[in-house]
Amino acid sequence: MATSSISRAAKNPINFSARNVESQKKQTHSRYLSFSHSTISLQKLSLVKGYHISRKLHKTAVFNVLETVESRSGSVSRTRDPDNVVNTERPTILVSEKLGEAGLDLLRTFGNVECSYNLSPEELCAKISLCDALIVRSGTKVTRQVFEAAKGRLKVVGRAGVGIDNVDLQAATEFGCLVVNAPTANTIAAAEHGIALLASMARNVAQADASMKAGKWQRNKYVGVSLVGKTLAIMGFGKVGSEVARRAKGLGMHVIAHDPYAPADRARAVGVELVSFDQAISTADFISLHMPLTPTTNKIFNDETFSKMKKGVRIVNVARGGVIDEDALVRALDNGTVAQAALDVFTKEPPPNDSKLVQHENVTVTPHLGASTKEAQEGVAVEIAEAVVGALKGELSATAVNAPMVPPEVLSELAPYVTLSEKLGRLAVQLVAGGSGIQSVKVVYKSARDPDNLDTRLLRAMITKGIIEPISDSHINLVNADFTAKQKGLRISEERVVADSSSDYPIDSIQVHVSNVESKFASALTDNGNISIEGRVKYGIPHLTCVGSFGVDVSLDGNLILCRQVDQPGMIGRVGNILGERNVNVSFMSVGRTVKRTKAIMAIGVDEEPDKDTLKKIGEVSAIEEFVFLDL
Ligand SMILES: NC(=O)c1ccc[n+]([C@@H]2O[C@H](COP(=O)([O-])OP(=O)(O)OC[C@H]3O[C@@H](n4cnc5c(N)ncnc54)[C@H](O)[C@@H]3O)[C@@H](O)[C@H]2O)c1
Ligand SMILES: O=C(O)[C@H](O)COP(=O)(O)O
Repeated sequence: MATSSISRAAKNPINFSARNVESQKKQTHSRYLSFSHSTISLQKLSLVKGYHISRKLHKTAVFNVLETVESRSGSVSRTRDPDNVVNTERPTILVSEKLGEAGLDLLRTFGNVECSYNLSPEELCAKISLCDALIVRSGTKVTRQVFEAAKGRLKVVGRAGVGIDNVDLQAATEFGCLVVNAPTANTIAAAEHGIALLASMARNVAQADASMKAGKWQRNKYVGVSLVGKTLAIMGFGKVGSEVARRAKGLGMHVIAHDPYAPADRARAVGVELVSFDQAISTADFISLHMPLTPTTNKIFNDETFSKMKKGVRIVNVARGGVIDEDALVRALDNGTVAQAALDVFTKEPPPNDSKLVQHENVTVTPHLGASTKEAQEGVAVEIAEAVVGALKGELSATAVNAPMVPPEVLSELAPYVTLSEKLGRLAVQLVAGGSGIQSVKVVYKSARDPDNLDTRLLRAMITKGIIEPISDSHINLVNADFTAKQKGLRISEERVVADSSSDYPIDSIQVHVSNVESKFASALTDNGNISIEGRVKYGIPHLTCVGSFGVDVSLDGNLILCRQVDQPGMIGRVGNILGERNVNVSFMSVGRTVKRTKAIMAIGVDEEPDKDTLKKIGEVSAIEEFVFLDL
């Protein structure tokens, strides 16, 4: 009665055996993947512009967030010819804007670095399919077209700076491309530039300088205003905003701030009062902008908000041009609502030559120089180079913009559960008849931890990966897991169950329940009709501990045969003999049963994949009622 499992296994649309052979034939370790610690299970060959590119999915202890790309050829070539960027084992990193030498040096130790500045959008799209990483500043627009043109090869976009409004994050996420930035190294430079603009605006430094160079001596015309005792409103009390606040207090200013997300204690520590938007703009003598450009902040300073400001207010913007409606600012300058503005950033950069704003005599301008100090540029270059190299190695980035940031200590603690999660996902999908049609999956984490201290996003992503990858050509990583699941109509819900134990381990067990599907191994179904499996980490190794209602205990490694049989003596020997006669090495066996001498489940780990004939022989053992072969 066990034949159905064999025929189902043979009909299984997931060709595991072919994949394994491929994997064994081509197994090589990438030179730049220092975190790989287990073997590669999936490889694909694709032809990119005449080069065969072997793409490997690495199972890393940490996280296989990125696919790596390696060419068949071992030769390393470095060239500036756009059509000949890649034929090398090392990743190719395209740097499209000027980056500090220290960062470039770091990148060069790891990959082939192509510096091509001032690329047109078309030139960027033409190059990008040959690149594994792209590093930009604010001048390169990384649009959806760029991700499309990358044809899946681009793994990471590094923004050498803070603002990521020039990168289409939604498109990056959809294409599974990680975006990282360098959020800290230019903070002080931007804050200093803000203070420089504030002071030079108040004392007409730029205008007076231009006037003198034009041969004039206009002491009366350029009488300024003092800063001391004036109220400065910081709009956006983040890294730059708080540094500007500190410095402005040093100049004797009264500093208030508006930031809907800033913690009050941070403001208190700097001696700054957090106030509402309206209160900030209506009471300030000076307003300094430090918020990001988002759909919410786009043109947040407009005719209406200017009209609420104190007459004669002075505005500094070193954040993003787009937060100001520039036409409205010209009107406010013309009617005296705004006495002066000092701007480092513009809606369109560079702004048109005839820009009324730039030409306005009460406006001081600089060409987006906030981050442009030698120190900041070297710092940013190193910060972004480290982030990009880390991402290409498969490490999770601390500065990921479109993926959850998982602190290293959490990551190392969760590493075995990451592997367990992927294996449970792979197992669950193989237990489904036909291997597809899964719509609803519930994951239950049993843990003694306070739910707030258990970040399961990584685990959910890996379960998603385990479920989706065997049945599609999607490559899942932490960036695109949720998006891809949604796109495929797969709903993954999570539940936390409190474990009684006060174990040191973060998680006691992980259960995966797949509802509303048929199983090719009926014993995997529980009474409520769900396919249910459970796994645990034991001594750092992932184990399968439950299938349906049957308890088992097998390490999740290699291949697995699950048999349901009448519980009687000699079964292990009989199946073991069949496998032994055909030179299939058994790595472990475990029997689980619900009631003595009725039904039992036998889980057999095998190093090699048994051929069809061997599986048929197992099916012919009279006491075996059903069985299934699973590739872990
Ligand atoms: N001119 C330059 O060269 C230069 C250099 C560095 C940073 N910047 C820009 O400065 C801005 C701030 O950079 P950062 O490093 O301080 O970033 P940050 O993320 O540390 O700070 C931004 C702050 O803005 C707040 N914010 C978000 N929405 C807001 C809103 N609607 N109203 C008020 N506050 C809001 C956030 O809560 C956050 O605290 C960014 O736009 C960045 O791109 C420009
Ligand atoms: O957001 C930033 O980091 C600054 O605007 C700096 O941009 P830049 O790298 O183009 O100078």
